[in-house]
Amino acid sequence: MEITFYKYQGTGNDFVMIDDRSESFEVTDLALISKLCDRKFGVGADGLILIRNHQDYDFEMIYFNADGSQSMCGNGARCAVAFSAFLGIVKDQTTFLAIDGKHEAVLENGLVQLLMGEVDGIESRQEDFFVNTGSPHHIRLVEKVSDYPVFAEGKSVRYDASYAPGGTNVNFVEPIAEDEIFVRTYERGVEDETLSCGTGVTAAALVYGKDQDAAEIKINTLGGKLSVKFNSKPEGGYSDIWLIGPAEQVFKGQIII
Ligand SMILES: N[C@@H](CCC[C@H](N)C(=O)O)C(=O)O
Repeated sequence: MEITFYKYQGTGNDFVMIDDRSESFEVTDLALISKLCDRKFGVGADGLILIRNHQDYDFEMIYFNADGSQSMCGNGARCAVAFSAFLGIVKDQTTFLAIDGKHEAVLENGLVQLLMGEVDGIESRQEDFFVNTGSPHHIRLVEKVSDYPVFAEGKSVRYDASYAPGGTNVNFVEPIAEDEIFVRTYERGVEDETLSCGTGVTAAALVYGKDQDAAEIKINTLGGKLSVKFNSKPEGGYSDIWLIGPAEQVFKGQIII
């Protein structure tokens, strides 16, 4: 059996992308998903995304981490929007469904702007913070993030008993300017540092800009630049949270099973 796949990357967060409007991909085959994402034995990717039809939305994005677990993926969603435009399912704007609910997106000037779900608030955890942006994110502000032991510290926080059993993603954030940060992320489900994490940089931007009414934070990651815009709600929490950045198709191939 052969499955046509495409490979997409969004600031270096990379995904195997499959047009599964026929619903022929076996979503319970987690061994296949993790094999396809394996960088030695498969295509290699941080995650795998299926695009399916949905009666109430332009499409549904079904996202799997490299280990087969599921959560919301911000960069993956931006890539899924670009892929859906490539397939002719959408044009320059869309409303689609992901695991955390409805999202809107706009394609403009080569960038995908993704409306994230509203965030209720930011939890303080001693010196650090926790935010759920569709996926769970621990945020730690650090100096000199380029020298920070992201893998070792990230893994330790990811498996901290206080986050059991689901665990958390872990982001290390260096302030660069009043409206700019550098973010490095240890991702659960990949169990490694990735070059960029969309839900993670969104959480980091909320923590960094939390005291501003309306903010736009520029984000640097190892894989490129993103930006996050949001409004602080007077009653608490955050709305109109937009994650903005590039999403690129890098190749096409056939998976042979
Ligand atoms: N890379 C993603 C986040 C993917 C989900 C995460 N690993 C989790 O399991 O929570 C992004 O761009 O948001």
